[in-house]
Amino acid sequence: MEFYLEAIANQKVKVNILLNGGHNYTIWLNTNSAILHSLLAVISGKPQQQTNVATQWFHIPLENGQAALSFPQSSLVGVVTEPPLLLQKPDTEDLQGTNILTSPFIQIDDFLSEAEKTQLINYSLEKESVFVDTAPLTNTSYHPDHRKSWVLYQFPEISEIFLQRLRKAMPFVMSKLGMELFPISQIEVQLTAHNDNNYFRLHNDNGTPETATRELTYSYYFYREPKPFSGGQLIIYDRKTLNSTWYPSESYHTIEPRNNSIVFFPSQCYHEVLPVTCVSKAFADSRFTINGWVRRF
Ligand SMILES: O=C(O)CCC(=O)C(=O)O
Ligand SMILES: [Fe+2]
Repeated sequence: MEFYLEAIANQKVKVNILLNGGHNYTIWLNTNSAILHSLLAVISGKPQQQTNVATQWFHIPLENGQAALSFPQSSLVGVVTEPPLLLQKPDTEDLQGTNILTSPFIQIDDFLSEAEKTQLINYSLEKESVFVDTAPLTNTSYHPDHRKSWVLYQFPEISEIFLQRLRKAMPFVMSKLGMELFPISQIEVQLTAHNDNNYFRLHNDNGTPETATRELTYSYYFYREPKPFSGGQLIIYDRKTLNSTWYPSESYHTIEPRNNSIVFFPSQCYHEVLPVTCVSKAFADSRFTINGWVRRF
């Protein structure tokens, strides 16, 4: 049977290598990395070289080749990957649609008035010095480049009015998304800025115990005209299930961050923000959002 790795093309994957004796090591590998394929091949019982497995060794370069993790194939007990990867090609039946779920989303144009949008831009520019780097929250030493952007968590002058608008839109949005209305415990809100070469790699918004009650993600886009940046599209991947677990599918939807528009989608859907190109590099020319999550009880 042919070995098959199901994943988003050329995506970085967090790989926890479990070895005999309870040892484990976490490394980051690309989905197209030969080492990742060999690890998974060994785990799935299909070593790529048909030689004596016990005498084969892994030598995995670490820290740009300054160090290496070496162990015999025979001591490899398991591999935990994030996002999940499928080891074997599902049955053809599985691929033929029944378990692929199109991710619903809705983008509403002209969400605020022109005057309100301008007020938001002016407000964001005044607050430039209190925006903080998102990296310490989301990036780890193993994955230093998961996210690059700037965020403001407190902006009470704006957020209350914005949340009122959001609550008003909820019944319409939920029905368009085909989601059941649910009792709302909290709506999180933040103001972000993506400048030159800023991005947010593949993730979903409710995959940890702290975020598990997030049901709905929203992102409102605003910026100066003429549009001072390119890129920064939001990519929402369709979903598929295998053994009751959600995986990102290969198919996806591209959302242009249109000025004064807002997008909503279920928080469990995998998504990413493509890199922004902002030639001036001026904060004022950023791709701004008010975005956040609606939580159930
Ligand atoms: O900026 C966007 O379009 C989406 C941001 C996002 O995915 C997040 O903050 O979790
Ligand atoms: Fe997100």
